[in-house]
Amino acid sequence: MQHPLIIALDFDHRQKRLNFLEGFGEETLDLKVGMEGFYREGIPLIEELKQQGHRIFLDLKLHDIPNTVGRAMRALAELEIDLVNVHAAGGKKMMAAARDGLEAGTRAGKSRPRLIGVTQLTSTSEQMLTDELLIRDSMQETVTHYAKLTADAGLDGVVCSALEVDTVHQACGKDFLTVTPGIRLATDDIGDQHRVVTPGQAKSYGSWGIVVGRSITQASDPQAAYQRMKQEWEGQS
Ligand SMILES: O=C(O)c1cc(=O)[nH]c(=O)n1[C@@H]1O[C@H](COP(=O)(O)O)[C@@H](O)[C@H]1O
Repeated sequence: MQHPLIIALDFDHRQKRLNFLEGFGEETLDLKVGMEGFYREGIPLIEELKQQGHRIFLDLKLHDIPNTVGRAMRALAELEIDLVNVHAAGGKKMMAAARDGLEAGTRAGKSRPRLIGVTQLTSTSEQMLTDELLIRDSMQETVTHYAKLTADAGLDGVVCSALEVDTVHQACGKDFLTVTPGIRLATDDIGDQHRVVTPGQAKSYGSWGIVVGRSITQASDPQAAYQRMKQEWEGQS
């Protein structure tokens, strides 16, 4: 994966997922398999997508005690995915255990999947941070703090909104990966997301990669929606 536009393969039925991918023909894509897809179709889905040559972000957002997360990551490493994540809120020890588990599970001669930490979900607003989560710092400060923890634990980057990318890079370096969901074209419905930007804005803020789900998967013409997103994402480099 290199500056990917990652499509979130969130579908409530296998056949819908198959129809969607069929529309792309032989094109190999950067795809995100999240909880819905993985809980529905499991490991065979990963194997099928890999066999078709797609690059895979397995988004299961692990968050548990260090031992459990480390052992789970060891198992996930065997799937030879490209990118995987944990919740940074699990803390440094948990994140370090995740990385160690991934390393232990990576077969000799293969490269370890890249590991990133979710800082604050893009569906979380500044107000929710204060009123529900009782976090007194601003969104920028909180995301940057979690990003530093993630870097200290030896991970490769974070999931955040594009609005925090610049601060994260200042704190953790330019090479620290920033994967940013919450992407919409200016005319799209934002749904449950709060911290939302366009692909062009994400590019100009310096996001390493973007994740787009419903704006593509629920579009009346998904391939056209993908091309519009891609043009805006790649056009500004
Ligand atoms: O880790 C993620 O991928 C993720 C983190 C986050 O903070 N926000 C977020 O939306 N996501 C995922 O990114 C995708 C966004 O989907 P859409 O809102 O439909 O574009 C979903 O699959 C979410 O699970």
